[in-house]
Amino acid sequence: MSADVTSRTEPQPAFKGLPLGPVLIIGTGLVGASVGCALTAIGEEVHLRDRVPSHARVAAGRGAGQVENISPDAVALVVVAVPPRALPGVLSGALEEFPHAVVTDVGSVKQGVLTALEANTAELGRYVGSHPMAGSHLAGPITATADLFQDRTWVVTPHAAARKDAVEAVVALAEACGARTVVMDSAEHDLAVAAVSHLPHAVSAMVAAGLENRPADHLVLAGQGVRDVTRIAAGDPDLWEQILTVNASAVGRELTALGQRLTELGQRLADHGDVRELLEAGRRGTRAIQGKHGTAPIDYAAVQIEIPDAPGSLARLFAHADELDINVEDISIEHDPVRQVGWLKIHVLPNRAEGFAEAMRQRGWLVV
Ligand SMILES: NC(=O)c1ccc[n+]([C@@H]2O[C@H](COP(=O)([O-])OP(=O)(O)OC[C@H]3O[C@@H](n4cnc5c(N)ncnc54)[C@H](O)[C@@H]3O)[C@@H](O)[C@H]2O)c1
Ligand SMILES: O=C(O)C(=O)C[C@]1(C(=O)O)C=C[C@@H](O)C=C1
Repeated sequence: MSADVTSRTEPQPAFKGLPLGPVLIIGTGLVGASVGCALTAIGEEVHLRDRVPSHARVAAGRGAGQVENISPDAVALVVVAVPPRALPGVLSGALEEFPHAVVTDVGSVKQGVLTALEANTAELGRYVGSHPMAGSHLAGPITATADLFQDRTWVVTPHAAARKDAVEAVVALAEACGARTVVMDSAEHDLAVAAVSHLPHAVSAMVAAGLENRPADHLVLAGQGVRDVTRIAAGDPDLWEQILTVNASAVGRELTALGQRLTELGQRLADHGDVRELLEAGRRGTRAIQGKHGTAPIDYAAVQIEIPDAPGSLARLFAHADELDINVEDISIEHDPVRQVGWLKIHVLPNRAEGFAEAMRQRGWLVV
């Protein structure tokens, strides 16, 4: 790690350094097009390029920028958002084609890309890797949104030869997209995401794989628990095959450790041993995760409200929450399998929950 690479987790000041661009985004799927939408929304000039031209056109249609070419000399920042195995080639091509640009990528694994570039690229000072910790199980430009990175963590991974202004430009990019930056070296980043992103995906996929051949009368009992655990398993297997393979050794270590915990649980169940101790450790793990905006974890209180499956219900409910000056910290929704209603869980500060529930009842909502 170079001397000035430090972990920054405190809130960052609002981005003030417009314009960042002209910006060129290469790879206009979910992440690339979302970056384009976020930057275009604040007035940046954004150009879009994709191996599949229709993806760039769809991204442009969603407000991510323009497909018209730009002179290579004019490009100030290139954001590469292609799948992990394509990154080294596209990045070294971009460093060559755009001689004055800072070049970054948003790939989910960082060290292998840097190692490949170090071997093949003479001028690495203008490259600084990064990784927004926000995404979805959906793919492609049609799923892009301007607020994907709002209040989320965006890791910036400088290396020893990175130019200071290049690091600053990538931090500015993340902040312009509404994210909170954490600066970390690539190898450490890969260890961290193996635990907090890649292992969860692998586990989610393997739990979901076990559902495939279950009888339908078992699956009809599926409630929010199994949906929460398996949501990310719906992610694109082509993308995740690359992410897991490129970070295979760190993910492998996490899988081994998880396997030991699962074996221990199975053993204790068989021996009528202390299972609660392992579940307590699990609960402590959920509380170890930082809260929104990188703050200490808060145990929000959930107020559960029935909403009719009808147009305008959600908008009406949020309008009432707004009238009551309730800050909605998080929401989740569960659909009633039988009736045409949903159950919306609104997470609020614990000291506001009771008053909020009562005031919503008075406005005619069914609150549990
Ligand atoms: N999906 C997520 O949740 C998420 C979150 C953070 C970072 N990432 C990373 O962002 C990158 C993009 O992921 P995504 O989810 O946007 O995928 P995506 O499939 O939605 O988009 C990828 C785009 O790259 C294009 N592409 C592929 N190879 C190309 C090439 N050689 N040149 C130009 N374009 C090319 C594809 O046509 C596609 O439009 C990946 O490296 C991924 O690891 C993904
Ligand atoms: O929200 C999701 O669906 C995600 O899986 C996003 C997620 C993550 O693990 O947090 C997935 C992979 C990316 O590299 C970054 C973000």
